[in-house]
Amino acid sequence: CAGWPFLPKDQLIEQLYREIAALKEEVVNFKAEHVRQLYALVAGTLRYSPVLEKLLAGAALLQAEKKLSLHLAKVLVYDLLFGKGLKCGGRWKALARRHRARLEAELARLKVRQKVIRNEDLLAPAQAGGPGASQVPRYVRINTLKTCVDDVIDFFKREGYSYLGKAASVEELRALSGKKFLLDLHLPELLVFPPQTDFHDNLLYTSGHIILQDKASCLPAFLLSPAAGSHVIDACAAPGNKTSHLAAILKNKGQIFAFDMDAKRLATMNTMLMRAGVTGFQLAQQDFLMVDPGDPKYSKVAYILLDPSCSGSGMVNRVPTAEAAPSAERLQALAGFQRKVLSHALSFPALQRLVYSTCSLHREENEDVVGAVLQERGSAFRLVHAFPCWPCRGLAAFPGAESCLRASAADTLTHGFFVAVLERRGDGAAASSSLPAAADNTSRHSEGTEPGAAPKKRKRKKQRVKE
Ligand SMILES: C[S@@+](CC[C@H](N)C(=O)[O-])C[C@H]1O[C@@H](n2cnc3c(N)ncnc32)[C@H](O)[C@@H]1O
Repeated sequence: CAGWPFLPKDQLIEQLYREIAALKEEVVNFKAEHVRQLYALVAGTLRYSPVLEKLLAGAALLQAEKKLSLHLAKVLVYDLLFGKGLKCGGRWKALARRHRARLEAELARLKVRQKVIRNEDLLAPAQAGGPGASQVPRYVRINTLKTCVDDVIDFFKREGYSYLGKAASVEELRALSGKKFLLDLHLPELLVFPPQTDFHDNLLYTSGHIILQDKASCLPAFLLSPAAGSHVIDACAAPGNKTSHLAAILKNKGQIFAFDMDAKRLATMNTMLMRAGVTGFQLAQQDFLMVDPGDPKYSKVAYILLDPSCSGSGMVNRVPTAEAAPSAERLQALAGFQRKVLSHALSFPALQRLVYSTCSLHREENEDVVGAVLQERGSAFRLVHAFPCWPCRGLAAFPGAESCLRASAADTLTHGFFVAVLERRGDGAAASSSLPAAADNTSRHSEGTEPGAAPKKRKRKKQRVKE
């Protein structure tokens, strides 16, 4: 389309509608400006689809413009009334402009009928992105490989934002509005801005000084907390936000082995890691299940971050599709894979600590996976009661499952997320004293639990992880 060079031909739009569900938040991390614009345009059109259908019917647009397809009409009207105000050009812009007054009048009538003032209020909760979606703040992780917290705070102050200091409660984050920002109350290198703040064109983002990453997705690397110099596996790594977080915690000292099956996502990841200044990593396009734990290359791997494919049902800004409610068969297949990959990860001989995470809300992919694998592994590993101050805990799927962490838009103002921290039992267990302050905070209050066993108090050992 003239003026919309990124918009494919009309017949592809329908296919895009179907495929958009696969585009998660990382899509916005792609360098290509057009991919971001396309995502925003199609995702916005989908959100407003039921409203757009009413407007099109009310204005009789398709009857007046016989050559206009329903899908393209929705995109045009979305951009005209709810988007950026028709960035396209050529005949489509002329067409939309011809009908502008009628469409605006229809929109006003619809608002009166539904007794609402804001466009957003025309959306049913599911189209608004699920409960709480519009409340999730913009989280900004400071990439300590390139900069520091104070410098980034100063930068945003110079950009006209007011810094309100460290938040004391989730309520404070919820109340954030306008050009104000806070330091997060749980995570030390995380800034919090009001929802919908967009920094994708900000210099700090394009230069890799900040990473736009949801707070819940910062938990896995933070809780794994590998000591500088360690060998770490990121088993399902692309597009790499957690890998770059791990590298920052390692201060680029040590070795990260990162695996993913998807070549395109790995290519994006490579670009992102370079931009973030990550060194000391090896990326492999490989099925992690085929990685040999007995390979001497991995003999020093003491930490594994496992963030496998999941239903994604916790993603609050994802486009509502059937995938938001996966079928029982799909859940079973996902859970089967997750159990297999977790069990495989626990078979690395020098492994001391593992973090398992998903962005799923389903117990089948979360507590049930962890419970089943712990049971299968006998007493070799225990579940750590990580981050005791975290307000939202695991569902009571087995005794001690509350040691896991959960996150949600309603409770933690984040995407829906699940995290479990597992540690090897016995003398070889990861010594808390070898962990940086962040994880030390976690394990100081930790108690081991396993399915079927009562939580036990753990003695802190003054033992270093052998590396
Ligand atoms: C939830 S995403 C990981 C997100 C990533 N940890 C991050 O924070 O950017 C899951 C990834 O697992 C990859 N994957 C799925 N099965 C895999 C397997 N058997 N081995 C390695 N990677 C796999 C997918 O390609 C996908 O990129």
